[in-house]
This record gives sequence, structure tokens and C-alpha cells, in this order.
Amino acid sequence: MGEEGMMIPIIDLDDFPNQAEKLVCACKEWGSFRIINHKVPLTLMSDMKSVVKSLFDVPVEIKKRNTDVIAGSGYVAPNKDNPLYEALGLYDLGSSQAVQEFCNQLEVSTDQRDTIMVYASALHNLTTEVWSKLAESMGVGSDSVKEWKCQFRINKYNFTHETIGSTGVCIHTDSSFLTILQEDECVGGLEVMPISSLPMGSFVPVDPLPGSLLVNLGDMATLWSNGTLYNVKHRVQCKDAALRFSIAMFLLGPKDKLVKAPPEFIDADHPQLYAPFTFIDLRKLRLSSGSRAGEVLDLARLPPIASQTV
Ligand SMILES: O=C(O)CCC(=O)C(=O)O
Ligand SMILES: [Fe+2]
Repeated sequence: MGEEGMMIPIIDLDDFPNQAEKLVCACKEWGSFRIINHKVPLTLMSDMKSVVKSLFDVPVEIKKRNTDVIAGSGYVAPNKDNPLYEALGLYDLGSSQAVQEFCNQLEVSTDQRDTIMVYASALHNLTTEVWSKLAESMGVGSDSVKEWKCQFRINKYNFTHETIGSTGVCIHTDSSFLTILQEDECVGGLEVMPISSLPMGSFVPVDPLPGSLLVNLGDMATLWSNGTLYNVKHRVQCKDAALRFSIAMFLLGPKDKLVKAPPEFIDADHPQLYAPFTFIDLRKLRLSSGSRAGEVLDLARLPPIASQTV
């Protein structure tokens, strides 16, 4: 089946609970959807985009001060796997100390610091709001989500004429429960693989829709939902000879608590599929096994019920 003409679902955040069913469908079939009426001011989004662009202009010695707090949370220089890609990031957005530290490392101005603080807080709130809406739409609570850890990452793609047709970021899933992306408003290139196209898999381009934000579900969402929510496989391709910038906010999960499917999702026909994991341990397993595109969930699977000794 060709995927031409397919488009990821658009969810109106202002229209709940009416959109509940549409949201759950989007999360099962696409693992990806666009949100509108998200209340993040457009001026804040564009101010943040300008800050992001200038953060990448500092000398590499300064960028390297942005060291990892958890694996992969800090500066990523262009490398063999993704030579066109560069990223800066920060773990634990809920901690204003961590945000200040990020700003100090990169020697940002007072205005830039203000923008980063306001943006971080707005997007942090939005990730918890979107997750709460999803959990509620699935008939379960989400009490502790405000305490969950968040990671923030800004991405730059050095696209040129010569790189058109090559890959900006290879196929992967996110490790998070969910990710909110502020894409480049002009330069496309993100592609997602809907579940209907598996197991062969074909990509659907996600064209930018200025003012909206994009949500992707990650490995934790699949583990938590007992396999019903889809951790969307995606990549970024170079389609234009233009620099591309994106901003990602990852809702990772509770810090030390084991995550497992709530009892509402488990019955005789739907036995528990995955062993309980903390975010950090699932992430470690993902890195140690080199499984970037969701294969880590195969490693987290419990043996079939018939072979389990109860
Ligand atoms: O830049 C994008 O549009 C996607 C970035 C992404 O997939 C990620 O940061 O995990
Ligand atoms: Fe991603």
C-alpha cells in the first residue's frame, strides 16, 4: 500500500473530551500527531527559535561545556552516523538549577536566558498536559506526571545542496513517554512510519504547519500501555539546501520508579507483555544493545504466559 497522501492526525487541545477517541486512535495507529490550540504563544516560539539558532553559533569549545548528565543529554557533535546533525541539550527541565546551568555553560545573554526559562516552563507544562489528556482518554489516572523527569534538546541540521537526498538523523524511536517537537517552520524533512505500513515500513513526510507542535510517542509509552500505543519510527531527511533547526522536549518518566502497565490494561486476553522498567534502565539497555528503533522492547518482553512459572 502506498502512503502518498496520508497525513498525521491533528488534535485540537481545546476540544476535550470530544477529541479523546481521536487522540487514542492517533497514538495507536501513528504514534504521532499534531496539536493545535496548545496556548504556547507564537511570539515565544519564534523568540525561542532565534535563541536556538544563535546558541549553535558559539565556538565548539563552549558547546563542549554542555556535557552529558545522563547518556546523550549534552552536546552531540556531527559524527559518523549523523554527519549533518548537531545537538545541545539538558536533562531535568523541571529543575531551574539545571536550566540555569545550561545557560551558564553556553554564556547566554540575559534576554536569551529569560526566553529559555519561559519556554522551558511552558513546554514542560504542555508535555504533562498532553500526557494527562492521553491517560484520561484511556481511562486511567496520571497523578504523578508533574514530577516526571524531562529532557530538552535543540537540533541543528547542516543541510546543503550537496547533501540533498541524504539522512539528517537515522531511523529511530524516542526513548521517552512522549516528545513535543517544535519543528523548523520552513524546512521539512521529518518522516514517520505509520503502523499500517509495518512490518515492511514506509515513510510518510510530515510537512511543517507553522504555529502547531508535533507529538511523538516513544518506547516508554509502548511499555506502559502494554503494547497498545505505538512508539513511532521516524527519521529526518535532507530535502532542501537550508539549515534546519528543531526543538524537542522529552517527557521521560518517573526518575527511579518502575514503570509497568496499569491493571486496567491487563486481563486474560491481554497478559502483561513487558517486564517493569525504570526509564534509566530501559535507556541503558537500549544503548548497550545498540537498538535505536524500538527493538529494546523485544528485549524487555516477558516470556509468553504459558511458559511463566507463577
Ligand atoms: O528534528 C526533528 O524534526 C526530529 C528530531 C528527533 O527526532 C529527535 O530529536 O528525537
Ligand atoms: Fe526523535
